[in-house]
Amino acid sequence: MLALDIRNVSKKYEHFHLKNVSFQLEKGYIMGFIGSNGAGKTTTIKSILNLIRLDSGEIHIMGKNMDQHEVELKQEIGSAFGDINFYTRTKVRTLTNVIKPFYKNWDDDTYHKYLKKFNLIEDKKISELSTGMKVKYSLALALSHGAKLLILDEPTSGLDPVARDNLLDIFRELVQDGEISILFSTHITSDLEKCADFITFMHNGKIINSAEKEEFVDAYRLLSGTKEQLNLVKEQLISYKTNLFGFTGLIHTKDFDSSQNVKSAIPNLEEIMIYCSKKEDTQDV
Ligand SMILES: Nc1ncnc2c1ncn2[C@@H]1O[C@H](COP(=O)(O)OP(=O)(O)OP(=O)(O)O)[C@@H](O)[C@H]1O
Repeated sequence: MLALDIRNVSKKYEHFHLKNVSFQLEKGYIMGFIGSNGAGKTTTIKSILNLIRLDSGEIHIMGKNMDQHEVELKQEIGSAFGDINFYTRTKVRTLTNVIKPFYKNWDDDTYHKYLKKFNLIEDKKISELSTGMKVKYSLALALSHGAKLLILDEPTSGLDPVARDNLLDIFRELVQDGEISILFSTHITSDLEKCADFITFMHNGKIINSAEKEEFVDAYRLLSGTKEQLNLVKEQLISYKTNLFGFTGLIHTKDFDSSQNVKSAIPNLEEIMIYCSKKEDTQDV
């Protein structure tokens, strides 16, 4: 079953166009959503949550159209934004009491279980929570109302490596029994190497690729070699950079001819992002 099915979503702002965005997330998995600044990740996330009006396209969550079942589906969705700063002088307990009546499946036992697990103290003011604690508080709220789809916008940004690792472990634990699915955007691609099952890569408002992580990476090879070798492969490269000794460039695995004896390696997500973005930027000029 699909937890999330985004079909041909478009949204035009004065200087930005989200163009026919489509991708799917299977129930019980984690999808990492990557792309450079201004790629359109937050706009896509806001579209999913119905926080902005779409020009065209459809969002289906757990098989139901978000437009037609928004009230019901909002019970199933939990969201967190890395830079949340709401009701800063309010205590955790007070904010929870404001939020919980909106959720018919709210469970106090689950809420207290997660407060304990995440070491959150109800007497603290929101402003006294660290960035990581704020994300954990959002997660505790989402899980207490039985959210099955977590949509998280840069939840790990601003966290130190230990706190990040801890949060990634929590994400893996949450999807373990196959009921909860997570979509999270990030610039920290190493987080995704650790914890994502699927990767969706967006650039300039378009989806460049969305696939299972190993398949996503395997579709590319990173080539390096001399300037003479560059001439052999230049036409097939997605983009490349030259240096004193020669070049490094990215190629689609299907276009790579190993008989040319050019050194090749499996790229990491960051390299894929950099070289694919470079190509798109060149083409868009
Ligand atoms: N309400 C709005 N009105 C006009 N333009 C907007 C609005 N919201 C976002 N944009 C523009 O849409 C583009 C995409 O922004 P978005 O926040 O979706 O990118 P992002 O991929 O989340 O970037 P980042 O990684 O920096 O958070 C940007 O150029 C931004 O200025």
